[in-house]
Amino acid sequence: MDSPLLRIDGLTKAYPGVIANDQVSFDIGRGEIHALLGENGAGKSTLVKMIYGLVKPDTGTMTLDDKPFAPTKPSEARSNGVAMVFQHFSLFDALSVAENVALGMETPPALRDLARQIRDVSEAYGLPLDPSRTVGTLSAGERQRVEIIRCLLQDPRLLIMDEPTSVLTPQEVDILFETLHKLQAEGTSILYISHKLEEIRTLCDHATILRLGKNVGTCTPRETTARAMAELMVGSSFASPVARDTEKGAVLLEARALSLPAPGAFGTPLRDISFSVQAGEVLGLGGVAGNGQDELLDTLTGERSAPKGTLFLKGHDISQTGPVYRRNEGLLTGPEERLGHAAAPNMSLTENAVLTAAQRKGLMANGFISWPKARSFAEEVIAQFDVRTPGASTAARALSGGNLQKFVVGREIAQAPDVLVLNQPTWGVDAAAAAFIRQAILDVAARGGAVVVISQDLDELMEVSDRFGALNEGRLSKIRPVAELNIEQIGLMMGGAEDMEDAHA
Ligand SMILES: Nc1ncnc2c1ncn2[C@@H]1O[C@H](COP(=O)(O)OP(=O)(O)OP(=O)(O)O)[C@@H](O)[C@H]1O
Repeated sequence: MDSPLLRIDGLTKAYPGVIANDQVSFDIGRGEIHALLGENGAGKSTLVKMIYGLVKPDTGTMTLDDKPFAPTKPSEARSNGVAMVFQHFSLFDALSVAENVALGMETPPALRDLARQIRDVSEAYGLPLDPSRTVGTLSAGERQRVEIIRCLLQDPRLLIMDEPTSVLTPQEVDILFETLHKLQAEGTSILYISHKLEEIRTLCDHATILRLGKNVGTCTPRETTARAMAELMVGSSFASPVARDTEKGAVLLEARALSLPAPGAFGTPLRDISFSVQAGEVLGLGGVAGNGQDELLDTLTGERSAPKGTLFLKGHDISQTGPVYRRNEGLLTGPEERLGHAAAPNMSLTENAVLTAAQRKGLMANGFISWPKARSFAEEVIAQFDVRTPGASTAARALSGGNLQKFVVGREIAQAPDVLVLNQPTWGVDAAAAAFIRQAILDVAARGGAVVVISQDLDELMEVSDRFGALNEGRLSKIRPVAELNIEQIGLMMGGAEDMEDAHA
């Protein structure tokens, strides 16, 4: 039998208070698509960072192509044929595709030659992309293609992908999987991190499961159910969210013909958006990223003000009020970007709790912060939402992505909002934690709150929403009860073509 492409042997990496990887060993075969699974904080990112030369293991070894492999920086990993597509893209909006690709290369060729190479790779692997386009005008899926093509130009033997489908439409996912199969057929190995277990079942040959930093088992995804994989990750079974049949009450949040110009050269204008959400109700807003979701959220939080008479909270015009006023009145929000927007990376969880909960939870007295109260509120969120961290004094940036997400969503829900607006509430969150967050959303509604969930995860929206609308180029489709919708209609609504469907009806 062929020796594996990469052998990982006893890798260990400890951070203060936590062993992120504990004696992890496994092999990645040649031409194999290998999934790396694990709940939030299990140690997946730490492991791939060691393979990519971003983090140095405390102990353990790696062998690539039968030779010792211990990269001390990413360029060393790249020159050995290891490439990585990160969850967050590092692209410059104002530059073209080709210019962005050139920036990531050690010795870039002339721009014209590079453009030709990009075209060739993009055709060969079925990833349509025009090298002269300005990156700021690209969709999230197209931006990801820039990153993938950047990797493919290096002719990688191992391609690492960290949650690549969270920004893609179902159609874009199909295109990506075709590309990955093509690479596999050419002998490239792929290490694939994802929380989307059904996708893993379609795509991956083998899976390694990490729990609390240890390799706790392997499985063949095609022969294992998604639920069984989730339970392997968690080490126990977990409950699926259940909606209560909630009595609907007064309209708590309403948008009336809300229009706003795009906030910058690459933003999306909001065009004539109207919706209302009642007490006890969850409104789901779907759509491909970049169709006005962030702009709508910023307008609802009060970070941008809206024209008079377009936004109402419990019947009062809040169009021109700021974030603090809205929070005090019971409208709480959770933006998509957890580091930087929802949480300050270098501040502790206690300090981050104060950022949005100071007034509502009475954490201030006479203009001073009460630190004991702030700490106990942060600890309450940590306990209630099972945030895995050594404690409330840990800096936000030291948490794994999913655990920080649980903290920022939990921080808002624990303040008992009257109206809760969340953008991508379970982004990067493992199956068990996602079920927990969705249940918490349903509980807010059951308590008489009104909830708006903006998400690209259609399954999520179908699970939690009473009614559904889709954003397309800053326009909101007609809003419909979820119980009446099928996936085809949702696709049409997301594409902005629902009228066509009406015409056929
Ligand atoms: N720079 C760091 N400093 C301190 N602790 C860290 C650091 N990076 C990671 N950790 C800790 O190591 C553990 C493993 O984190 P890691 O990011 O590898 O998990 P993950 O499986 O990728 O999680 P997720 O699915 O949430 O992204 C976590 O407990 C995390 O808090």
